[in-house]
Amino acid sequence: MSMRIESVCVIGSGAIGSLCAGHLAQLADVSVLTRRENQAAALTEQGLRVSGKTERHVPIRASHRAADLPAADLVIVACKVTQLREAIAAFEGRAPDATVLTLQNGMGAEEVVGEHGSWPIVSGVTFMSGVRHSDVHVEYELDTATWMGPYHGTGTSYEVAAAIGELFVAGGLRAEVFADLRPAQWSKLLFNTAVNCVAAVTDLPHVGVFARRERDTDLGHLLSDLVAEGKAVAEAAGVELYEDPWEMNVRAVSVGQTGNEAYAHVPSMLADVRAGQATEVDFIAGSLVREADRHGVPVPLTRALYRLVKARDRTYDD
Ligand SMILES: NC(=O)C1=CN([C@@H]2O[C@H](COP(=O)(O)OP(=O)(O)OC[C@H]3O[C@@H](n4cnc5c(N)ncnc54)[C@H](OP(=O)(O)O)[C@@H]3O)[C@@H](O)[C@H]2O)C=CC1
Ligand SMILES: CC(C)(CO)C(=O)C(=O)O
Repeated sequence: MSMRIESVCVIGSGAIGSLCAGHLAQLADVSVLTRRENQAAALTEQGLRVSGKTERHVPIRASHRAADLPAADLVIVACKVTQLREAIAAFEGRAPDATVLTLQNGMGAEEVVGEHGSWPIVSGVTFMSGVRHSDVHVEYELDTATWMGPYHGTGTSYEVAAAIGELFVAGGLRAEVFADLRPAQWSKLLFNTAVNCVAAVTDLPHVGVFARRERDTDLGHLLSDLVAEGKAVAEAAGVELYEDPWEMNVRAVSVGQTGNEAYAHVPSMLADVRAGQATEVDFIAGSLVREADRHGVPVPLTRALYRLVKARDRTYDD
């Protein structure tokens, strides 16, 4: 069944949520659920600015209380997966006719959403990147696609995912829609396990050294070895990857320039480490390690990296 999308509610106005809200506001009635009252007030007063790959300045209806926001045809959950349970719980019993789009890296966001409502779910995984300059200003860095597809656990149709993809494209974002998202989701899972976790432990933004393999000591060797472990897990799980995660890594460090500045995206996991907040590692490297164990595939490098990021997480969790 096709879907008319006239209203959108974005949960979480961070980097990705602001990029979605800023682009879709020209096409639909967009509202934003924030965590903090002061961010909602700033968005309401000043609107939302997008700079970089596109330039936008749009008025936005925002609140930190779900009850203040109108029902929506589409709810985009754009907080971190670690924040998802609390964020979506505020929506329980609300927007009964909405479709929910998840955009979290890693695996498992759909299950968390499904615990709080019977909404049809479209799974998404995004390769665009943004950096938040303030509560009302996001820079659009990497203008690559968001991949999306129906989450089969909720009987969502392909047409519903296609309607969301069309909305993204009409709003100036890139999107690709799949009948089965798994091959794309796994490509991104392997990419994020390698790139985000290495960034989190080295404190390096995603720059050229992640793809350099000239000298034996170059970091690119570690990234390609991690990707090779991930590919063995994907094969054992019967997943044929949509894109080669190593090529995704090479492309991201070479095409991501905004204006004349060199691309130096701080991966979302490094942003969490720098902010002293829990990372999404359990849903990214953790998911891959659990899959590896299920299929009896050895992943010593991925496991070591997972433990290193967990050790960092525990410095503020325990
Ligand atoms: N950043 C990027 O470039 C990319 C991110 N991703 C993925 O996208 C997802 C979102 O990441 P990103 O945009 O970086 O995250 P951010 O940390 O930038 O933004 C998350 C936002 O969610 C808000 N939030 C937290 N809890 C709640 C709540 N209960 N109700 C409403 N809002 C809430 C936060 O509020 P507050 O500001 O108050 O903390 C914050 O504004 C992650 O899964 C990430 O892995 C994927 C590709 C690229
Ligand atoms: C932008 C990108 C693709 C780079 O690592 C990402 O997924 C993230 O920051 O989490």
